Amino acid sequence: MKLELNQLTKKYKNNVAIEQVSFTFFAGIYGILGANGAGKSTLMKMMSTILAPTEGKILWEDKDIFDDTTDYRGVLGVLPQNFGYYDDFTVKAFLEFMAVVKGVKKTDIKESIQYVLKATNLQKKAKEKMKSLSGGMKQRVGIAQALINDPKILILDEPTVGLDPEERGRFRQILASIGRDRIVILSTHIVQDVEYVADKLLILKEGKILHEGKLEEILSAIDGKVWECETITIDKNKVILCNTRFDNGHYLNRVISDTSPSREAKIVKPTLDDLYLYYFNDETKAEEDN
Ligand SMILES: Nc1ncnc2c1ncn2[C@@H]1O[C@H](COP(=O)(O)OP(=O)(O)OP(=O)(O)O)[C@@H](O)[C@H]1O
Repeated sequence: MKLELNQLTKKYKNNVAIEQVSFTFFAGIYGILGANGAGKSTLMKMMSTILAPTEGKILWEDKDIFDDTTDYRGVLGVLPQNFGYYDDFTVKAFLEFMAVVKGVKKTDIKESIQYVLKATNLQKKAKEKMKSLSGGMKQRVGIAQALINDPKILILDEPTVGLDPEERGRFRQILASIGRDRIVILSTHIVQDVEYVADKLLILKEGKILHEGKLEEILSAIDGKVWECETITIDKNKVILCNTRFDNGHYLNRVISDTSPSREAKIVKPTLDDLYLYYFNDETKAEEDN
């Protein structure tokens, strides 16, 4: 099982959204992490054959996916960012409809629906209308429809947007249980969505993969740079303040800095939250200012 991005580039007029990206996916769960505008959706749309690359190729089992999109779409399941549901359909009717659209054999439809309802823990909701479901339930139906053809490649674009923490937790459990024998690619700007569930993480910034690897591997980029201290005595512009917490009667700052931020500062173990701030602090600040 191999999906390969080969020097992939996408330009919108003069705006380069994805630039010369090369990467190979094998079976497993991949988290693509990036701030808004990093190019996640553009990349997912190309891998879903919705957008053609400006340059470069996407190869599935060594064949260009755009040479035979019908064949490729047969192994693909997608949950796009703004997925449209039919409000008056019941969950089951909606899944039946999607099964037909995706060319699932008539004799297999019943079994496929049972399988995806079970995988997404929606058996009890099968007869309910889509319009009566919560956001989290709807996202589960979104995953269920993406799974209906038992895809080898599952692409989920920002699947947890709008979900509350409990629903996001449930989503991660579902992901962990369905992700073993296929390539699952999930994009998000929410660190917790992918921190522990993804086998590999890709950090995407301004259309390029800055970093990729297992959690521990990518965290090594800021090993020795994350500190906890009560005071910051060096130039504050040279540090990234991750957070401040009240601990044992004192305020404790967590900062990222190349050099020790004060004499009493202690080095602590980096987390993915720290790494995200390290790479995307400017974007996070800009969003806060707006
Ligand atoms: N149809 C389009 N026409 C022109 N520019 C576009 C178009 N779609 C995206 N872009 C630009 O391409 C860049 C990458 O956008 P993209 O939507 O892929 O990022 P993203 O990481 O998915 O962000 P978000 O989470 O906000 O969707 C951005 O600068 C965006 O403004």
